[in-house]
Amino acid sequence: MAPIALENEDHARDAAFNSAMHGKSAHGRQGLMAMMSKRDGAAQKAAVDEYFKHWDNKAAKDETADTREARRAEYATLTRHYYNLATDLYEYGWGGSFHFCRFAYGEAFGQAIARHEHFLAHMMGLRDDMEVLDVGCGVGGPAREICKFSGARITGLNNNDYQIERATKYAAREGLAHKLKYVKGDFMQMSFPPNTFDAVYAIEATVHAPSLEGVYSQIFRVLKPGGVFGVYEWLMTEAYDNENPHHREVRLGIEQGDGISNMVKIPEALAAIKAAGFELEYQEDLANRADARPWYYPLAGSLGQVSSLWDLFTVARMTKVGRSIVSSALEVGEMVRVIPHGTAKTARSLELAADCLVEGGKLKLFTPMFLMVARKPMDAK
Ligand SMILES: CC(C)=CCC[C@@H](C)[C@H]1CC[C@H]2C3=C(CC[C@]12C)[C@@]1(C)CC[C@H](O)C[C@@H]1CC3
Repeated sequence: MAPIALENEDHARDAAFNSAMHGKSAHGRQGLMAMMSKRDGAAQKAAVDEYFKHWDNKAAKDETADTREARRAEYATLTRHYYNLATDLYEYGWGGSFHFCRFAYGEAFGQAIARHEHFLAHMMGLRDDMEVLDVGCGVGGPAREICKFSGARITGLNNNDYQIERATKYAAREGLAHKLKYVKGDFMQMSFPPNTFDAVYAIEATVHAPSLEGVYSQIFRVLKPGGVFGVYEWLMTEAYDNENPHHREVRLGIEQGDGISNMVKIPEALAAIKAAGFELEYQEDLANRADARPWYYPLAGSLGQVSSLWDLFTVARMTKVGRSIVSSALEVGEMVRVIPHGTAKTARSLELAADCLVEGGKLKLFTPMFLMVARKPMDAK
């Protein structure tokens, strides 16, 4: 794969855009209520145009190396605008932890999400005397949970101002502001000095990087010698065949609907972590465990598999019918001008993502939970 030029960071520009697009909505209600409180149609349109220019009229069958390179070249802008558009929908439909998880028999949705976070902390051996970095922290659900579980102090790194504002608000609300802080930045060019953290984790976030070796190398640099890195990576499996048109549609649908410039296969991630200098201590595709319910069951519309009445309401939003109702309601909202133009297009794109994620999961072409635990050698600089 061609080496990638990093995008120029401009935090002042991003802050101004954030304030135009989101106003003060980060400090108010979340989800659909937050969407309705946004009024700057021009900023919303700019985000929609910037994001969808990479995907509109670019079918999987016509994909070329150049279209993928164009997305990689603008990885930071693409990801930032994806989350400018999708964060409210995520919070409405999924909650505050933007990742998948395994589901044990009878386990509630929220409990399963938290267990997935605890499992990573456990596999990494996180403790309360550790300084930890969360790469691509979203609105901070995992950082809050891992902080409560392990006692560690956590810094969340994120290139989206809106998510940072929300994460900061939630940390304060839960009395965790002294343990959690959030820093704006591109994970391909981190501003932290070398050897800063005892541990680094990334939960379904580094897939947004244009190069896994690039982001893993940054993580290696900011880890102290002997420090541990744990990651749940989104990857295509070895069963994925790029020459198979259906496989390609599934991969492209996941990339488009999830803000990903270039998703790679498992062997590439393993090679990247080693090339970055890490000693790989553990690797497992957790999607291959024999679970009572698969990781994609909420998106597959399997309401018969929910474990409580409460989860019935939670999971109903994620099903095909629930998703379509929301997209249609947003279309009406746009027509009567209570919601900024382009919101429904984002929701439809998320519907595509959901369908492709389920198909990728069923065919075992894709995993959102390839676990790697790796260490920076003691003698590394
Ligand atoms: C993008 C990455 C790397 C991780 C995010 C994983 C998941 C949290 C999201 C992937 C697809 C998303 C969808 C929704 C919520 C968040 C995801 C599951 C919705 C259920 C949100 C509400 C919409 O109406 C439908 C969405 C479908 C996809």
